[in-house]
Amino acid sequence: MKLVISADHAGFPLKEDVRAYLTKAGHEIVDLGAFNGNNPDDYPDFAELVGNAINEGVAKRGILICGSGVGVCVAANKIPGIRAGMCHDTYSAHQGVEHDDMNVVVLGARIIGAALAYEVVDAFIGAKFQATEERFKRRFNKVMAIEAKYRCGDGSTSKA
Ligand SMILES: O=C(CO)[C@H](O)[C@H](O)[C@H](O)COP(=O)(O)O
Repeated sequence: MKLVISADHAGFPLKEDVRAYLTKAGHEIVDLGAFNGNNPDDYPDFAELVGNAINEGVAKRGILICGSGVGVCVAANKIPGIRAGMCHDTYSAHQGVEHDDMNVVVLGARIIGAALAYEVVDAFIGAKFQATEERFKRRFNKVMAIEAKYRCGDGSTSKA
């Protein structure tokens, strides 16, 4: 699978591990930075890079990593079309796709180690949205309706 990946300074070490793991497994990984962990950079910048890349069709799915996972998850979900979920277990990683069509999996590098992160991204990549299940489609459509209702002229979903 082709995926985009990005992380701030706190997520950088785990991003390097996950990128190497997925590349070795045969996936095509587009790395949007950070390219070192030495600068105290800002997680929203990387969330926006991944969101825009998905919306531009660079890849259908992405991986975002920061220290806790919270910051990039909150930021990515402000972008219309992005359905990001923070997953530190394999059940959430596949169910988030199967039930909710999650297109970005988020990891906290200060929360989980590389071995579990590999299992989480494998579960995410291996899952498919169960669009034939009426209840999942119905709920997905309600999420999309909320996004459309609060979408602003500048493309954001926040009216604040
Ligand atoms: O965890 C995060 C946000 O939820 C991000 O990694 C932040 O950048 C984190 O706050 C980094 O903290 P630091 O003290 O600036 O390294």
